[in-house]
Amino acid sequence: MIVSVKDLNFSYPKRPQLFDGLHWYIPEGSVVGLLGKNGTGKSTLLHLLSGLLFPKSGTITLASHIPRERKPSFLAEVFFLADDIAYPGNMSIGAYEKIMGAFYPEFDSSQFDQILADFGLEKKVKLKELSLGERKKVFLSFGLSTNCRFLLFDEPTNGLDIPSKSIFRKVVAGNLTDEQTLIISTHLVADVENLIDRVAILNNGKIQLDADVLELSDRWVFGTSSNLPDEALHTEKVGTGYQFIRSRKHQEPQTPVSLELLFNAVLHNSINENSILQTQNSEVL
Ligand SMILES: Nc1ncnc2c1ncn2[C@@H]1O[C@H](COP(=O)(O)OP(=O)(O)OP(=O)(O)O)[C@@H](O)[C@H]1O
Repeated sequence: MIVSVKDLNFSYPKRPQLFDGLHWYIPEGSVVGLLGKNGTGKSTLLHLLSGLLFPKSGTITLASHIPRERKPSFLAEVFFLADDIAYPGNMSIGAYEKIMGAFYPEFDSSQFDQILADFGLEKKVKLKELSLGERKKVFLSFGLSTNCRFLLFDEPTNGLDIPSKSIFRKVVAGNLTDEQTLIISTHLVADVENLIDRVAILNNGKIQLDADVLELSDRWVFGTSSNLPDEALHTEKVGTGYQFIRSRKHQEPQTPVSLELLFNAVLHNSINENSILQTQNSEVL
């Protein structure tokens, strides 16, 4: 696994335990959605992965790197898009690129131009003259253009309007290679639908569900029904009917994974890692 988090414990000084024996493993080339409610620690976990915070105990490795060591070889391979980036306001986008791009050996200036153009931005504008959402687009474009092996995006769609969110999905999908691993933390689950290939749900100090999205749609049906469905793992009343998750029968058509329904199911404990194992076992029997 390219990212490995073993038995991670962490708390802020004088605060209750935030992570309590957290395990998380990510295969190379994944685009992972890290989902969790406000305050569950998504942002903290990304800070730990990038070495900006240190575990109380446990180990974190990204390839052969130990983030807390912050070695230059690691810093050249990781880009962390924080939720609140400090930026030199008087600098133009172009000047920012010249200075910051030098830290990333694989930075591609023409790729940066292209992504900025996709977002409708021009390089000559000063960072302080941009709106919050526009600045977010600049740093997103910059992050993708670093071509770092590890990209950690904390709430990247915060501040983006609806059209920009679909451009975001398009530029992310179009600017990644199989060697790159992207982790996107968000509480806005719909924003990463059709973009991620793995989903990790953080709750109560642990990764409560970690799964491949294709595997989920292979095992479960995410549907709606006017009646309360039999044998559902999870149901939610919506309008005059129900949304549900249930096991997929042999040769039944696959349905797209509803991240929102999955997220609620995990939070309500209707679904957990064991549910996946049970579905797997019942197929074997
Ligand atoms: N510097 C800090 N000192 C003390 N406590 C902190 C600090 N930063 C975050 N916390 C606390 O740690 C918990 C997790 O915060 P974190 O920002 O990681 O959550 P999050 O899942 O990213 O939330 P959100 O979705 O609102 O961004 C919260 O209870 C928060 O109050």
